[in-house]
Amino acid sequence: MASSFAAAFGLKDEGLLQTKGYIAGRWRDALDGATISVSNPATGEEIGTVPEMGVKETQEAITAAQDSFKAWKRTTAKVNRRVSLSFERVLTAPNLSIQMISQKFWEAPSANSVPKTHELNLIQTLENGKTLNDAKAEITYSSSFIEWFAEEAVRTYGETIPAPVPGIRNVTVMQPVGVCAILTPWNFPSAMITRKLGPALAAGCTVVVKPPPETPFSALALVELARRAGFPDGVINVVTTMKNVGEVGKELCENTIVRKVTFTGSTAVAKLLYSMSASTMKKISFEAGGNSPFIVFDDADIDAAVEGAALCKYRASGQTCVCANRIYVHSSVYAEFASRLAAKVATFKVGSGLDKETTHGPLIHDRAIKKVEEHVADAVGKGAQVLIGGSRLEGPGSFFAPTILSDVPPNVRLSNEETFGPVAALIKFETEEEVLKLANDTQYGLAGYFYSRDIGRVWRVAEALEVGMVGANTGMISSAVIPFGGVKESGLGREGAHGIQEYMQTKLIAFGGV
Ligand SMILES: NC(=O)c1ccc[n+]([C@@H]2O[C@H](COP(=O)([O-])OP(=O)(O)OC[C@H]3O[C@@H](n4cnc5c(N)ncnc54)[C@H](O)[C@@H]3O)[C@@H](O)[C@H]2O)c1
Ligand SMILES: O=CCCC(=O)O
Repeated sequence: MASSFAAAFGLKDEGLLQTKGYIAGRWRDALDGATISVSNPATGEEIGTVPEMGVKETQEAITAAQDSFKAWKRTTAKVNRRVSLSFERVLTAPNLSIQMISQKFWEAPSANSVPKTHELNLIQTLENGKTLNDAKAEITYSSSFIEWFAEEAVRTYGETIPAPVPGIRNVTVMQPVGVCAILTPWNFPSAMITRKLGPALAAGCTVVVKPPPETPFSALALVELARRAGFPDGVINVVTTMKNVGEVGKELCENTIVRKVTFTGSTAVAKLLYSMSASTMKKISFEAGGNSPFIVFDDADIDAAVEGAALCKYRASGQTCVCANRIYVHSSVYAEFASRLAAKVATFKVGSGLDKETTHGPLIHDRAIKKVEEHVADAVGKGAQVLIGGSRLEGPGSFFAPTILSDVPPNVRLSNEETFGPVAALIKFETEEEVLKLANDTQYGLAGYFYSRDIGRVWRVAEALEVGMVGANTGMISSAVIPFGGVKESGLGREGAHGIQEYMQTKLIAFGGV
């Protein structure tokens, strides 16, 4: 099945298109044979199926992770680093490049319409919809987490701590936390997994991954590459599920073998998993939703602010947790900023991610379109004007026109809820004090951005924004090396940078009688 499926999509390396879950080193169907249909958001057509697994398969995966933990936790940091670096190499290896075609991927490649790309990019574009360029950027981003944490594996140092009394020596050692449950969203099908998998494996943990039902193939391809890189059977397990997600999630949070739950996704699901994880006092890290403010002050470099807003707002068609959701512009530069942003947005080309002309792909599904429509209708009903776009694009697939709403009043739904779509809401302000109050008036606290050339203001505003990450004169903050995460209801813990600590426990060993 996997092989004919891969051939249908023009994948030379057929092993990368896996259509089963992965438990204890074996590709597995659901016990009852049930499947989940996965479709291409650009066409609405099914691209394949994966198993609809349940509690029993989840328990098997947890047991496999527990069994393999016994040996994996004792692997030396040096060997661990080597295996992780092999994983990074197979993720970026040039021999994985393929000839693929734009638009009609089922036809034979033709010489002049064939960009060279990586098979993982193609899988991601097919199931998520993002453009091949964005998919390529994501695979690079994805592998950067594996590389970063491979290097961290050899630096998980303990401490010696001077004792307050004679005869005692205090030493700490860092130990892997144990079996980790990894639950991730569809918007970055690969990078949101490796951001967790990298530190977990490097720390010596073993894992059960529960990928999103919308984009399971990227997750399964990652696992296949990890297997080839040399991770032993049972170290990485994958349970695919959709309808059974409630009971699978409960099992992952309540099973006593699992010692850590790490989740990226919406705040609503984060809260549910948080409460379920409390019963067994698990270590947790949650990267949840956002509603980022983006502020353009009167002293801003407007060219830079327009570029920053276009990138920050419309990256992945507005479907990132750190996308600007509310754009506050000082009244004195409002008209100029709005018209220049509109000119920039008018150059966007919306379409299939496989088309090399496309700059912005579809939204993930119709539910996503519906939410964006509701936010636009709510803002327009309260007095906002549609400067550009404003509606769904007719035809197959779930496309929404890149949109700018001007004169948006502060009391609209998108001020408090994550839109997760290509809608820039422009809100006028007069003073720094007023805009900070508006920017912080939300339960979210993931990222915040602003443009100003006044060094005093830059410090003041950066310190005053109630968020985990600030972009001061930049609309792009993400990389493997930053402490990624939010405050308030946007999350708990940090990924990237010092993120390996999230997968380790500090143990004190006090030596007496010295
Ligand atoms: N803070 C971050 O780093 C970050 C990064 C990417 C995405 N996100 C957020 O993710 C959201 C979009 O992704 P999504 O729609 O996939 O989010 P989601 O919360 O619906 O799903 C995330 C994951 O949780 C699973 N899930 C859903 N219900 C569950 C349940 N009852 N029990 C266990 N698991 C369950 C899903 O299948 C998926 O694997 C947005 O809110 C976005 O801001 C946050
Ligand atoms: O969607 C959220 C993650 C995006 C990022 O890591 O930049």
